[in-house]
Amino acid sequence: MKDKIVLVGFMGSGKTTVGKLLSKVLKIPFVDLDEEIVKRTNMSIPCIFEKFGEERFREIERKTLVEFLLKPKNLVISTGGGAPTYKNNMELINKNSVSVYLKTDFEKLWERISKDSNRPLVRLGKEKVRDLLKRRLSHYEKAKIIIRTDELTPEEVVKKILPEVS
Ligand SMILES: Nc1ncnc2c1ncn2[C@@H]1O[C@H](COP(=O)(O)OP(=O)(O)O)[C@@H](O)[C@H]1O
Ligand SMILES: O=C(O)C1=C[C@@H](OP(=O)(O)O)[C@@H](O)[C@H](O)C1
Ligand SMILES: [Mg+2]
Repeated sequence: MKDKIVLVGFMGSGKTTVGKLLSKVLKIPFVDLDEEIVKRTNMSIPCIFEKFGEERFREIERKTLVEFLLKPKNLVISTGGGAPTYKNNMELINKNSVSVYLKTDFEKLWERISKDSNRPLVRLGKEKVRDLLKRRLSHYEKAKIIIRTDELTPEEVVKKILPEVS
């Protein structure tokens, strides 16, 4: 396994959950960009959005993403759902890793995220979040590997990814 693996996809698609499992199976370190940002700022994601706004969050997210993409070591990186859509982040991801898009049906995503207060964008409401996904699809679909995750457990998603990255 020569490259970093970067998981992309909408909120609730399983990037954090699957990323952790995948890193364990591959025995390489795991980085969750959101968790990294919370650690560095000592603030929750909703708090960053509230205090500094989404643009500032995207800049912090981009800086953290680039730092880990350029590290000279194998990593599994789980991005936040908006990372691939900001500036040329998706191009950088594809240049420096094997990108994997966890593609999931919106209704299933909404079921998973709608009650989770840790995602500020959920407050936009179901129809606006559905539109957000539609607007982002073209970015996610630039990933080198696309895995349909509907009806799969996180473990089954990992099993689908492994042959594609080995
Ligand atoms: N394949 C899956 N099947 C069922 N539930 C899942 C699956 N992947 C993730 N989940 C659940 O969905 C929620 C969001 O998962 P998470 O890994 O945080 O997604 P993301 O990081 O893409 O936002 C969590 O409660 C997680 O347990
Ligand atoms: O889709 C987005 O813009 C976001 C997704 C979140 O990460 P997850 O995709 O892990 O929920 C987090 O980065 C923030 O709430 C913004
Ligand atoms: Mg996540």
